[in-house]
Amino acid sequence: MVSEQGQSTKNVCVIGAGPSGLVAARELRKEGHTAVVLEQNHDIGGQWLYEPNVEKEDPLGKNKFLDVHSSVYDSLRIVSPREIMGFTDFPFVSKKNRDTRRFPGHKELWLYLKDFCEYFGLKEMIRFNTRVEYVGMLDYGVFGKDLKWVVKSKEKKGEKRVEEVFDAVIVATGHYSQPRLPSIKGMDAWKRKQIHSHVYRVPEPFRNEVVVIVGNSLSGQDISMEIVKVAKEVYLSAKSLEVITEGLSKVISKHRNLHLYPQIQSLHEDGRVEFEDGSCVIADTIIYCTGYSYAFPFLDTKGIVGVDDNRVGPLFEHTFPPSLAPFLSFIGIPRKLIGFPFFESQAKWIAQVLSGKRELPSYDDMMLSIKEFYRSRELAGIPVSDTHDIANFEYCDKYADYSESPHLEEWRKQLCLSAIVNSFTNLETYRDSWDDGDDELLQQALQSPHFTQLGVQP
Ligand SMILES: Cc1cc2nc3c(=O)[nH]c(=O)nc-3n(C[C@H](O)[C@H](O)[C@H](O)COP(=O)(O)OP(=O)(O)OC[C@H]3O[C@@H](n4cnc5c(N)ncnc54)[C@H](O)[C@@H]3O)c2cc1C
Repeated sequence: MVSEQGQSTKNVCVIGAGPSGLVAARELRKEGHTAVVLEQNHDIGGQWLYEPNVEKEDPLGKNKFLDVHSSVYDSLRIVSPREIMGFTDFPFVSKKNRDTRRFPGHKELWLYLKDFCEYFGLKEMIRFNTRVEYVGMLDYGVFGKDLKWVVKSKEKKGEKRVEEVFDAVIVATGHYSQPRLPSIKGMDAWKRKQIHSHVYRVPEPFRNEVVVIVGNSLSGQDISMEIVKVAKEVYLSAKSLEVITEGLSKVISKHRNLHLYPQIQSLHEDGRVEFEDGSCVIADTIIYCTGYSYAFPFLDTKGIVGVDDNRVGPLFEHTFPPSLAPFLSFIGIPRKLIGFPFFESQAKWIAQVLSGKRELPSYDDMMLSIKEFYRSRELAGIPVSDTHDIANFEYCDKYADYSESPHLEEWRKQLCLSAIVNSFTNLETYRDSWDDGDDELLQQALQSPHFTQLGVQP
């Protein structure tokens, strides 16, 4: 189809109504496309739609399609100040009678997304309780020519199935749901409780227990800090004992029953957990805070796009598989970037490429760029499994350039860095005690056009 402005408009299916899918819907509509968002849950929000009932979920998340999407636990508060989180034209301001903290709890972010959805009238574009079970190619032409997509979905609780055809599909299904588990000798034989942090919600079930927590990244630290208040003993098993932050060291020295241990060597039927240094404890529960895997159980690209050692590829700029571009794309694959504004730039870029406003490089150039990226990561000693870990603001700016959008504001970058540094030194308190030096940054933020001139106030 061609719009009145002479642009090509497409019939697009967006999978997922989390932050990425919502902003994709908005940008597609802005660009003149027809879009439908298919969402398996009863409401918007993705990870931020808290689900306290996890009883039906496999505790280690081994099922192909998970029952529960959100991995958010009850006490979770965001890790960066709210000022940097919002979409570029919709600031995440604090509202009366809501959680006004600078690092609010998860519900506040969900409410922000609800406000976003309502303000931009996105709800009518979303079909809820609809799980996508299959996405495949109808006609596979050369370099995407004449390519169409078949999308098969099923009512989550009913039996109704729908099959539809789209010009393009955008995958916005997130990647913090499918547990990533280590391979430990004796894991299957260990008969006590083993769960992944995906199903951790509250500390109470672990009262008076001896708990081993595997992994000391964000979730491992957060969960240790709250379980230690009710458990008998907590053993935090870290990959490396050398790279422990000052903040975590302070927490460990404060709690008599929190101990830092090396990696687990083996698990034994009698409940013993043996660590790499030869020490042993008898534990009641093991909680794996070992991260998540990229998984697209619905996607059939005849082997063109795959996940190998947690690398999704080949994807040009983590977004377009060259031979299917622009008719298949992914939003939100990179990790460790300032999320929402980044999803927004990606969504703008995809919508504009689909309408023909922007051009992608040739297939050969995209493939070359991917190979060069892989090579540079290899030379830097970055493991394949960390392919999408991009802790680099320039990356956000690059995506903004692709859609000719403004770069991330300097105050956003500085506030983000400042929060990271604070969390390294004051893990338990950084969300509530903001350094004086940061107040200045904050003033810059609040006086920036993002907060003052855009006129869009939630
Ligand atoms: C514990 C935890 C803490 C976090 N803390 C922060 C933080 O402080 N700050 C931050 O910026 N980010 C944080 N994140 C990252 C968070 O994932 C992102 O903020 C954001 O939610 C990603 O948005 P998304 O839309 O890409 O994916 P998601 O939010 O995961 O949304 C994906 C959507 O796709 C839907 N879906 C999946 N499969 C299907 C299917 N087959 N059919 C139909 N629908 C489907 C899901 O139901 C969901 O609604 C955290 C994540 C976790 C797990």
